[in-house]
Amino acid sequence: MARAVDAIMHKGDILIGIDSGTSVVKAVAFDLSGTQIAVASVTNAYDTGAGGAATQCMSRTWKDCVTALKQLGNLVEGLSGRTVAIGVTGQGDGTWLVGRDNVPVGDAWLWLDARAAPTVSLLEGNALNRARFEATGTGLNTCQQGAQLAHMDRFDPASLDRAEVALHCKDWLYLNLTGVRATDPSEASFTFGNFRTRQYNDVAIEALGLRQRRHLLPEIVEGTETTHGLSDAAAQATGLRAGTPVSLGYVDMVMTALGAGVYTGEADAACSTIGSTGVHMHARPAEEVHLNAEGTGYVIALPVPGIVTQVQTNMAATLNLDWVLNIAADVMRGMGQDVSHRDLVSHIEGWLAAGKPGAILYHPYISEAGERGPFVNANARAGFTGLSAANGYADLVRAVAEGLGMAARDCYAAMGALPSELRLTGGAARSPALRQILAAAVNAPVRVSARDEAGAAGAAMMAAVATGVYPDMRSCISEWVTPLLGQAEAPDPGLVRTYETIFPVFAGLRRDLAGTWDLLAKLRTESRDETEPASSVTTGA
Ligand SMILES: Nc1ncnc2c1ncn2[C@@H]1O[C@H](COP(=O)(O)OP(=O)(O)O)[C@@H](O)[C@H]1O
Ligand SMILES: O=P(O)(O)OC[C@H](O)[C@H](O)CO
Repeated sequence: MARAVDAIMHKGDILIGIDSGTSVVKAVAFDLSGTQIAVASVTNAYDTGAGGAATQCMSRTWKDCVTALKQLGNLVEGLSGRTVAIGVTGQGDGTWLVGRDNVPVGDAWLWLDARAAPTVSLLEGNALNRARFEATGTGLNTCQQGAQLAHMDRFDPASLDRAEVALHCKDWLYLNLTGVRATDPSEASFTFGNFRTRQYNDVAIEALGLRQRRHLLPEIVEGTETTHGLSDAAAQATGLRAGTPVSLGYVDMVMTALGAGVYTGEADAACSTIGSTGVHMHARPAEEVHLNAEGTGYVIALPVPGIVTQVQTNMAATLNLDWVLNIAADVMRGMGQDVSHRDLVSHIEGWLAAGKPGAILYHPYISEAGERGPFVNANARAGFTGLSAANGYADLVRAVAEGLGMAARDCYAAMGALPSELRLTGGAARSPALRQILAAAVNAPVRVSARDEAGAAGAAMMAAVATGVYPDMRSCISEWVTPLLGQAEAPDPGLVRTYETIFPVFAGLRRDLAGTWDLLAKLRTESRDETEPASSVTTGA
């Protein structure tokens, strides 16, 4: 009843959340109380190339977003007239350079791009680096725009000279939707600013050697307070109403966590997203953040005054599972039997049940950009330890899943006490056996939100607060998030003991392996064929 009145007051009954992931762009319609009505999704693609390049065509990403919104229009009767507001989020980090007349300078560098590795090493030696970390709360890595801009400044200054503004993925979509060049407080502060003030910080910019490029950093817009209207051109392209308020969401990592329950009031509940990447986070007041001596992790603001998330993030989570599944698919394909990814995923539960717990160690650093949490090493690589002829394929799948559990524990251990409850989201949360592994690895009960599209929901929640559907984020959370949290699933005490025993071995071994990874990286560089062909990756739904 209350929401029916709201629908009249707000001249509509739908909020749209856009979530532009690395591989899929989604547009999701919600009613004003947060019930999901429809989802449209479009598969995006990115290219990989020499030296660890990972790039995405900016105009294609905008085109995919338009397609997703148009598809949503086909799914929801009268969408244009019913939409109260739109919120937009997207993959974080990376560098989306825009030049004159809002034309892209080239393809965007993604967070997966590893080319800035030598510049990260150089910047780590900068005398101001610790001060930069204490302001941003965020360790340097190759994913970040700060490191990538500094690398371009050294090796491709012409591209920066052509740029008028350096955006992130969601900012680029916001520009196309509204005509406004802006970024949000989360990416601005963890890359170039101070997480306490949510503003740019001179020392952080100086530590990155980017003082002379400061003009590239856009205005910071708080999307729960300020919206801009959908432009005529964007209205024409998407079929939505010109002037519809658009809210610039925070980076997808916190939008997903917000929608999945990272901040519902309980002090030491945490939230992990186990999707392509693994993101592990606690929400806490800014003054309670614990900055580690190694200078790793992220501090990412939440769209709640004074509250931030302390984050450690694995470069790859389910990408490891996909890798081990693809090995099986390749063998089968080679023998003339095609098998789909979906078929293989449906067998994961059986393999996890058949594999022996804690028998083999797996370090899940399968990304070509290495690892970033809780340690940063672009040379880190995955590996099994403890194999024997007695092990079969199910043991390998089990070991990979347990590796994700060990990596999650490694991340939480670096942020202080382990959480008392873990909220899970992302593809892996669909597996009961994987949930049990994660629960036992961090020795905490897990809860899964019934929210399907948590990232899009987080962005729509910001739009809801900005347009007065809710007076503040806390009241929006109490209706959109808390009621959707599922039952707590307690960890199995036997499995907890097994993982308590193997975690120190896992953590010790990844420390011991650092020298070996560096040596292997050196050998790879020496033997790399500089004419390495670029390849195109299309993933997702
Ligand atoms: N039922 C399942 N059991 C285990 N893993 C799953 C299951 N469903 C999906 N996954 C894993 O999650 C991945 C997709 O995760 P998702 O969160 O949808 O991806 P993204 O992070 O790209 O948005 C799949 O490729 C697979 O590895
Ligand atoms: O593309 P997804 O997995 O939705 O998001 C990626 C993150 O934003 C990235 O890991 C930030 O570095």
